[in-house]
Amino acid sequence: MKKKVEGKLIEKATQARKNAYTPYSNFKVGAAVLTASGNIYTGCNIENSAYSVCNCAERTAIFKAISEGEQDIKAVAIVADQSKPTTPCGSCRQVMSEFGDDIEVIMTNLDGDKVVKSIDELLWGAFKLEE
Ligand SMILES: O=c1ccn([C@H]2C[C@H](O)[C@@H](CO)O2)c(=O)[nH]1
Ligand SMILES: [Zn+2]
Repeated sequence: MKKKVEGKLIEKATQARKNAYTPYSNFKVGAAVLTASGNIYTGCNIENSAYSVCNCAERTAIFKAISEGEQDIKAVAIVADQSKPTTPCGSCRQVMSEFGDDIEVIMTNLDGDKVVKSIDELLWGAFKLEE
């Protein structure tokens, strides 16, 4: 990943974080997805008084890309305000693994700390139906 593109993704995720709807946890997350065509889709977490239907920032961004017809994801950036870079939950890892073979997951915090891992490292051996 080129540093310039990575920086842009982190910047977009940081912007999207401001739209997070989090009256229950008060924990805001932003995400940005880079697709094979070079487009960027952003997302924030969206909570609900029925907690189980809360949606993570990562899945908001991925579902926006899919619904616009882009199914080949190259990278996902995540931003939140934690002492260490924020990592995606298990559900988001599973959803990521559906839409890219070699997705780069860029985990960051507002202090600029950063860890980059492939989705295969984060969800080794993700279940796939044999073709
Ligand atoms: O990677 C993460 C981790 C958590 N959350 C959201 C879900 C919930 O709204 C809040 C607290 O878990 O943060 C995300 O959006 N992404
Ligand atoms: Zn998640």
